[in-house]
Amino acid sequence: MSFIIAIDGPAASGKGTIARALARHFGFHHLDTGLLYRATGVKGGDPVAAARNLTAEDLTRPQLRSAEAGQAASRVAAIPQVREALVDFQRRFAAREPGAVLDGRDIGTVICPDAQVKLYVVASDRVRADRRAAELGADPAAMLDQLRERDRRDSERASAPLRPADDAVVIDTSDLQIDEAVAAAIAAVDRVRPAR
Ligand SMILES: Nc1ncnc2c1ncn2[C@@H]1O[C@H](COP(=O)(O)OP(=O)(O)OP(=O)(O)O)[C@@H](O)[C@H]1O
Ligand SMILES: Nc1ccn([C@@H]2O[C@H](COP(=O)(O)O)[C@@H](O)[C@H]2O)c(=O)n1
Repeated sequence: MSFIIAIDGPAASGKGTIARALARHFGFHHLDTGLLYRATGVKGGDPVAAARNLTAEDLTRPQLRSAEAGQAASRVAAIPQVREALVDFQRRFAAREPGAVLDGRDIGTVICPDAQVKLYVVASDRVRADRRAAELGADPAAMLDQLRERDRRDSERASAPLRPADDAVVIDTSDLQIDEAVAAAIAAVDRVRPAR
């Protein structure tokens, strides 16, 4: 049976950084599920049809990492039929051997509620905005507004809102260097999957 690590949390909290490092450390597959929503938002037209017909090429477009793509993603992500269209792909990915790390907003609550490890990664609003602004070369104050707007939309939507699973381990990366945050995540996994 595949070993699943589910990682959720608000925008720019460090989920993806931790997810990639865990996948490397444990030799697991990694899926950044936000990319599916970003690609759906960027594709344009009917979002439900866009989600149903995503191609590998859609997932590699350079503009997917932009702040605009993030906003577009969070709008289409509130549509229940869009979310439904993306469930099977994510669950099939999660079943890949020997294990998979998926990061997003609803992995521990909806996509993989039986994941062996669930992490909920947070950081203060200001730290997240500063990190994302530095990454994109954007204005930190404008980024703070954008992240808050996106978090609000993600948390308040009726379908699969952003929230920690009851059994998630919370990691606050506000005052952690990347290697410290990754070490905390590895320790959380090692508690349920002793080193082989
Ligand atoms: N502990 C940390 N210390 C300093 N910078 C960090 C830390 N963790 C992540 N970063 C940086 O912060 C930015 C956001 O991190 P990351 O992309 O991992 O967040 P995310 O939660 O996956 O974001 P999104 O929800 O938008 O996909 C990146 O530039 C990353 O390099
Ligand atoms: N499991 C997920 C993943 C993402 N979303 C939505 O996509 C937006 C972009 O995600 P990033 O992780 O790339 O920032 C995000 O704001 C969510 O609206 C989602 O709903 N569920």
